[in-house]
Amino acid sequence: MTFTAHRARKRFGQHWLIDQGVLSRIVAAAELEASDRVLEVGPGRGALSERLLATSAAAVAAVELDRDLVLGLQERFGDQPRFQLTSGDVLTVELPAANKVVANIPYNITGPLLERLVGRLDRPVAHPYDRLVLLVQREVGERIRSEPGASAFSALSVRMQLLASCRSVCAVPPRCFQPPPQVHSEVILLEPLPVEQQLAPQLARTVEMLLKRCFAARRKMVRNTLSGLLPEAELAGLAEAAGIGLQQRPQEIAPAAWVALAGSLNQVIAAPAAAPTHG
Ligand SMILES: C[S@@+](CC[C@H](N)C(=O)[O-])C[C@H]1O[C@@H](n2cnc3c(N)ncnc32)[C@H](O)[C@@H]1O
Repeated sequence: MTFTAHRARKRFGQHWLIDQGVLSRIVAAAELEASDRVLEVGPGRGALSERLLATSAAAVAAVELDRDLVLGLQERFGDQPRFQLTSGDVLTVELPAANKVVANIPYNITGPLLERLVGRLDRPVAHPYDRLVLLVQREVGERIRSEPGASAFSALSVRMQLLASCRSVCAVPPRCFQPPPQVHSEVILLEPLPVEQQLAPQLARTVEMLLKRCFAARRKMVRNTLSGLLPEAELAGLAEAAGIGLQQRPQEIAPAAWVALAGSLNQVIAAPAAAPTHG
């Protein structure tokens, strides 16, 4: 099937990016050099692939789920040795080797895709990418990069900001796509932390436990959601040392403070109870 005969499929989240200015912003944010190998998720009809191939990058390795588009992409770029195409689901295929990711992603797989490409606090990726430039739904972009105190600040903000430096590249309104989606979008830039700066596994597990407990009831004070972990006076002491007040709500607490609290909780929990003294 040629691209002209192909109708955009909703179930694959197909919205073609047609705004040349946004395509340029995405490619510029990737800062591609001759040594870079780019993973492109969902090349679609190849608008972004073409722009990536026009850079000096060593390779553009694309993964596309829609078999009809795979045929069209082979026709369009098959004669370019720097273009490598994998047909399949990006969530399950063996990912081609790459050090950067550039993608206008299908919004319906945002969560699992971020988990696969950036990892989870308690399951970080073994070889983090140097950078990821992703076109995501605006609300997701806001949640990823927002700061403590903002209404969009969530457990996702804490998790992502402990895994990567996160910032916005540009806003992308629906008219930049064909067909236009119902929602606004945003290009975000993620620069994952190197392995040596990732949280140690036990610390990561405790941060996860705290986030799950506290953000499950995001309007409650952490005094209530954390009660039961330790006697309140002891908890207040640890929280204060971490820069947290027990009257705070979870969305007011910075990523570093969650880590500090998790670290001291681990110490208290791991410390053997003081031996009784005999007179
Ligand atoms: C929003 S479109 C972007 C297309 C193109 N990159 C562009 O900017 O015009 C998302 C693309 O991801 C593909 N896709 C959807 N789910 C996928 C999956 N699980 N694995 C790989 N590709 C997928 C769709 O077929 C579509 O081509």
